[in-house]
Amino acid sequence: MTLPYSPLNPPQKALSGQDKNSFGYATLQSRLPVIVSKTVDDVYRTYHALTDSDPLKKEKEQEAKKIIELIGGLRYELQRDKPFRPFTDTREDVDEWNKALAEYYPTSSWYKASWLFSECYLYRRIKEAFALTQHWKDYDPFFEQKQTVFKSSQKAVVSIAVQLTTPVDVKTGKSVLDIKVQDGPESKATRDAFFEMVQVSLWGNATDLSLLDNPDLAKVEELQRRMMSSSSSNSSSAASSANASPAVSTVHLDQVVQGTSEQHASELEKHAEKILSNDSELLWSKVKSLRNGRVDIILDNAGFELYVDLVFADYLVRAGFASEVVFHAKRIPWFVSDVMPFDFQWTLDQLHSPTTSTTATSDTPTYFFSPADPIEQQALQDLGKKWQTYINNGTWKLTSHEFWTSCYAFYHLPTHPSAQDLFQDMQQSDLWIFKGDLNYRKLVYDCKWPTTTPFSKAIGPLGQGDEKAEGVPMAVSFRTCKADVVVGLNDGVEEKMDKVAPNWMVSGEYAVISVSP
Ligand SMILES: O=P(O)(O)OC[C@H]1O[C@](O)(CO)[C@@H](O)[C@@H]1O
Repeated sequence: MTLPYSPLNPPQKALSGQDKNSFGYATLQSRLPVIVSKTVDDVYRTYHALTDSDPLKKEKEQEAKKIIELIGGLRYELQRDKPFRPFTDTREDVDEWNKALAEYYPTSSWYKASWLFSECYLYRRIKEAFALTQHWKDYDPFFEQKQTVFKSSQKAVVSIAVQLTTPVDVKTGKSVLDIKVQDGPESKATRDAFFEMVQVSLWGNATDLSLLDNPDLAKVEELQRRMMSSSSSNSSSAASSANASPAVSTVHLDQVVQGTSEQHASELEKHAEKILSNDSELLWSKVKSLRNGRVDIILDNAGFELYVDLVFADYLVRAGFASEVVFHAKRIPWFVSDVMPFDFQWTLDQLHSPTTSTTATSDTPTYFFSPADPIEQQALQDLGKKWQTYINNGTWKLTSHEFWTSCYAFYHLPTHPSAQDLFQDMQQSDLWIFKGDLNYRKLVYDCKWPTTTPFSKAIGPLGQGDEKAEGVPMAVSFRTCKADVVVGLNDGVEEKMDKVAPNWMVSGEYAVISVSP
């Protein structure tokens, strides 16, 4: 099958910085320069912190200065709308990128090209500055930010860990989640847990570093508190009961399992109202039919979002729906907070491995998260170990591919020569879950679709109809809206939203769960 579409010939008019009223324009104009400046700051701080004991200090400093110069130049090019130039490093994706530049944008520039291309090009150019060095070529200038925001997520992280691991049933030692799924895939409790898990994974996408230029950590925490309240309202009772006595007989399991408290229900409803198109019933009809299936999750952000994605994957495994979950990460630092393989392993390590071991002066190891309650610390460690076991025994697999950091929309996944190995492997899967805003933009080719366009039409070869490529399973997107494209809405929703929340498409406060069967 030859695809009629290309970056120069998208299925609809592409979003572009040419439109001064667009979020793309605002991003190029104000958000990306800030991100670039913060990258420079990070390198500056890091090389200034090098110690004299480092034998390579001089060389590293020189290379750091070069990086700063290159990234400074990049900011200048972006702000003056200078033409794109080819890449000069030797990463394995260089030829693909340069081919795409020559073919689609030989004389174009930041505001003239599609927003999607310009933004991907920017992150690849940041990578180039590091790739040209010897000592910084694997350095992630966004790692510190990812780490800080994850740390600020402690409350929500702990409260979820308790539900997943702390024993609340004295006889069996089962956790809240184990109890929810214990009656098998057909049970109401398993079903209810599914809808909760979907919301947790969805709203995890709201705390995104590239959108939060200057993340206010208190706000991040508040956001998580609000969005997690649907899942955590029961966890404190589980934790405190477990705390009070190992014989947790005071926990009302029916309440825990069914989550029927009024507060819980109204929190769920409040969140559900913000999901402007919600195909989660359709997703459930697929998931409930799976037994030991394979689910692929195309990851978005590290930190808290990754954590809740792992929670969802853990649910799929414990409920018996999946015996294999394949996580797709990015190979280069991408859109600030995207998950790289290092971030994935780092996250598991922070849950279960001490950051310091015992020493002569202290016999208590310290951990990344430091809840005061030992039961909560135990829950984190148990969860981290469980997840590490999933990795060790192959239940969870982590992979990465250059295609995810190419300039291409996902329409090209089935046919682009550079993606053939990836596509063939993904065809073995029963379900593809795409997390987050950028993945959504790439699914719909980042075009100005009418908002009532069906999702399965807007995703072209990954959707339904004549264009659908062979072997594509159900494709799902969990996305909080952070760009001015959205599809799958009912008639009148766009008009209503324009009135009640003029920024609704880009604020990250609204969401869609879109499914293509
Ligand atoms: O992390 P996400 O959800 O993919 O969001 C990436 C963000 O970056 C952008 O691409 C703009 O910089 C937005 O579309 C979105 O807000």
